[in-house]
Amino acid sequence: MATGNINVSVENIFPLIKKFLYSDHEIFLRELISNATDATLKMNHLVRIGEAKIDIGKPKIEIKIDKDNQTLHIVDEGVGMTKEEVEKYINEVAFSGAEEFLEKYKDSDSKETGIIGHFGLGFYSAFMVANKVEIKTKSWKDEPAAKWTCEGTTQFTLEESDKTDRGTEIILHINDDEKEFLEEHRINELLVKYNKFMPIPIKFGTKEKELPKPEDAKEDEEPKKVTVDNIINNPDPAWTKQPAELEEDDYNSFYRELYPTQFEEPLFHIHLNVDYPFNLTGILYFPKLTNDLSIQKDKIQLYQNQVFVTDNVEGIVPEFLTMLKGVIDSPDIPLNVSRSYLQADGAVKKISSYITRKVADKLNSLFANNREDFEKKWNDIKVVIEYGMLSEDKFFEKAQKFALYPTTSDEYFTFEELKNNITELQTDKEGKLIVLYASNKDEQHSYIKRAEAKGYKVLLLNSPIVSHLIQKLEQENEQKVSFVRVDSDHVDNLIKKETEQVSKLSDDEKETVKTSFETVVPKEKYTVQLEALDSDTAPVMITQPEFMRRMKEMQQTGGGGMFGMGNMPEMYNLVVNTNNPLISKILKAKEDSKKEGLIKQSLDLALLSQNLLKGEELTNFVERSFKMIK
Ligand SMILES: Nc1ncnc2c1ncn2[C@@H]1O[C@H](COP(=O)(O)OP(=O)(O)OP(=O)(O)O)[C@@H](O)[C@H]1O
Repeated sequence: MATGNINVSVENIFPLIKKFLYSDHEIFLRELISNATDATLKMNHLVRIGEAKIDIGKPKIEIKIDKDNQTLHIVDEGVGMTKEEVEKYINEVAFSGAEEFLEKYKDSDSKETGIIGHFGLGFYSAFMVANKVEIKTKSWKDEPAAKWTCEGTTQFTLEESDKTDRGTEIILHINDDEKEFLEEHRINELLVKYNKFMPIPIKFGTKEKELPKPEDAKEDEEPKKVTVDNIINNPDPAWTKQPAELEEDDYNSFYRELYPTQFEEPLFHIHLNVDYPFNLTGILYFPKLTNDLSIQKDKIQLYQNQVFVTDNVEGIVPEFLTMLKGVIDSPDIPLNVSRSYLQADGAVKKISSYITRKVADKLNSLFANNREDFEKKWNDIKVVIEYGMLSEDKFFEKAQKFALYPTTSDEYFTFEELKNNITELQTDKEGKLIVLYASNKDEQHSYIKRAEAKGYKVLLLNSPIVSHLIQKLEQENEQKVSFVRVDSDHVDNLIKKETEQVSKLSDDEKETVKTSFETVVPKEKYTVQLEALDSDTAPVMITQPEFMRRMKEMQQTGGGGMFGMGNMPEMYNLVVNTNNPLISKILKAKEDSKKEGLIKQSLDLALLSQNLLKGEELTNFVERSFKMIK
């Protein structure tokens, strides 16, 4: 048996890099521009610390397409490389010059340089789109320029070059089947996607710029035009600045820069800025949200040192905040790992809880500083907050201070305020606090009115996840609080008090009424329930028990509830008020047909008051009613 070391050499991994390093071929440009940026930042750094005593001016990076020669050029004015450096940094794949640079200058603030490369493989992504790559490079040091050429094999040539100006030019001879990368619009699209906020100006062609008209210019005089560099990026995006340097307007215009097709202003922003124990900057915006949660996700852009990485921040930003917009920039997020690993990563966990905390703090200060304004915005932001309260316990705790519970008459309470306000009237005989709520002001109108007439407060809770939130609030309050929807029972039964109304009907009579109703109304849909209510209260009402309805809703919005509930048929209670004179009339009606007519009519009226009478039943009701008044 033979043993030995498997030799992972350039030869073995080169074809792999070419094929599989990045599934997305387009990222080659991002990688090469990142290298050019690093080289320029290194140059700036060497000048800043006095190691290079040269005038570098304002270095930029240029991208050029040469259609005739089928080449794409990436030109920088960075540190460049000597022949030895090309040998070392380019030929030794997976040896990262960036890493070495950071190591060498670690005592001189090199973290501040914002260098991007880590893995020493980025350059080779060029071979995903090019069959031949040339590097022409001249180091800032006084040494001859070098030219490296490679045709995608392990063979390369390295010679002296006639390049005279400092920096590096990468020339890609684009493959026949990657010709799209010779199209101006395609390159422009990539530059906007990945490089829009990179720290060194990137030139892509030129553009015409109108000069301001001179004071004495005639009305119809055409403004003079000059040709200027077309710089595709904003090297100083708002998130790289200190909050103190920025006005509200700056945040709003940066929002428009991020989402040029979005016309609505954001509601407010949160500036993230932390450098210990991890590095993270960014600006998050609360957009106006609608109830359709799915379409609003994935709007946060993730950057690393101003290079766009992805707009899928799953695992990095807590789920409930993926509905926000904005940018996050952190060099500390390991992106070369799977998403599930990412979620288990310590640094990422810290980042995620930092973001949660910052969002909670901001909401709290908005609430504390201008409650009126916060109340106005509540409808637009509640989904995020309620979703956060459900999914993150820490956020739930913090949200106690600013989560609002609006009533149907537009009062806004915190939960604590609500409890204090309703304790007196809405405590039931068992000492439980009953919080009444409605989900739709129009559909539940009559129930809301009846509850309000008793002095009860009715909350208006209409976000899609409200049934889950209610469940959570009940749990957190150790079942001393119960949420009951106004239409889940007759108003006298919503909050059960000691006093019970006496029924005008005897037990036998009640039994007769019950049987009469049960023979007329479909059993599978209604449970007949006799109640002794006020005589001027409606004779017949339709209610849907809180428990059944909530379980069904929870099932529909995912999670919670009992298995299968969502598919159960609708079940209602048919509350018959034995004290209403109409019920006595039904009881005393001699003919069965008359009895049946009265029962049907009152059932339909009850259904109608809740907008539940539809189709054939509605047609029959209208016909029957016309007959009655003929
Ligand atoms: N435009 C350039 N100017 C100067 N040096 C460069 C340039 N491009 C590449 N290099 C050198 O080659 C090295 C290897 O580049 P490569 O892109 O493969 O890796 P990296 O940038 O270190 O890491 P990453 O894989 O994360 O991009 C760089 O670290 C740098 O030293």
